[in-house]
Amino acid sequence: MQKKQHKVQTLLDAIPHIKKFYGKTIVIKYGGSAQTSPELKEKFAEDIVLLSLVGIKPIIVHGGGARISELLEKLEIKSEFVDGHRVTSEDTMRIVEMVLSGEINKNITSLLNHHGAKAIGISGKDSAIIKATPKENGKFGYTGVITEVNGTMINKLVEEGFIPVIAPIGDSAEPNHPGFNINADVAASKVAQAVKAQKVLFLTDTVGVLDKEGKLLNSLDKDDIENYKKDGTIAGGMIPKVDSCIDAIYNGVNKAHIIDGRVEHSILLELFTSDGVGTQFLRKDNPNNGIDLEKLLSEEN
Ligand SMILES: Nc1ncnc2c1ncn2[C@@H]1O[C@H](COP(=O)(O)OP(=O)(O)O)[C@@H](O)[C@H]1O
Ligand SMILES: CC(=O)N[C@@H](CCC(=O)OP(=O)(O)O)C(=O)O
Repeated sequence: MQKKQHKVQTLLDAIPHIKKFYGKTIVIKYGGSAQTSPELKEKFAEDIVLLSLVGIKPIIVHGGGARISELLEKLEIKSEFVDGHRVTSEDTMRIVEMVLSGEINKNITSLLNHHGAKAIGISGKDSAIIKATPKENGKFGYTGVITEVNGTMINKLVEEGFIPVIAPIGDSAEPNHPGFNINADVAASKVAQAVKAQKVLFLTDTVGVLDKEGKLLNSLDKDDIENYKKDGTIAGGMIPKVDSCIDAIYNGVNKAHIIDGRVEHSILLELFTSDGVGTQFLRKDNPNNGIDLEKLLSEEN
């Protein structure tokens, strides 16, 4: 009986938060390192379907770096990263596309559909929704930088009731080009900006951004992360993630969060509880003078 009452209370507590996000678009970056067990994937799908059912519009941008590296190792192709971004040779690009657009994109799409969603799997090449050019004049091979995201097209899918599941492959303006490998964190941030999302959530394999002592950093802005990058506190795969969070909040997205994808229902915990989870990225200067409007509104409700 007590357990049931607790469940009802949890639902009641979530209502103001659900109201706050009703009709809003949330971009969720589903990192490769959060796609570990079948059970976690099921919980992820349940959360996404629940968001749709309560009138929130989710868009998924997925990674799969670990799976790419695993396959490259089997093929005896070396993986090389610079500041968390993969250097992509022509052979690597073939594997990247096979893994991201083929295997992972279709697995996530099918999983969501089996849970009752209307998910549609696409890559940045489809309808050229993500246009890209070579990163630093080709220094990184087929690793790309995004020049444009067709947010109108993605929003059309959303308005039709679809959940877009997007693989971070960039389209080239050149014919017969293999396309570009885009870091999924960067793709998620640019997609969030283009569709004018309310929030972007990055699901990964840590509780959030940690300091040198391993303590969770609850809230970060631009200056903080520059210092942490300089002294090596933030390194490897966390670099594109924090850069993407900052890029998002300085380009129209209200908030960005890095949350633990290894914890069941972490998306719901972040969106539907007052304290949230993980590390939040919020502009301290403006627009809200460091006031967390979302938190304030939910407390008022
Ligand atoms: N300051 C930090 N706090 C937390 N994780 C960090 C930090 N610096 C580097 N990392 C590393 O970044 C990893 C997450 O990035 P990555 O492996 O690319 O994940 P994803 O596949 O979700 O994009 C963590 O597992 C951790 O090893
Ligand atoms: C250029 C670049 O770094 N591309 C990434 C794309 C996949 C990715 O970002 O996956 P995660 O989010 O799981 O790390 C890569 O090749 O690994």
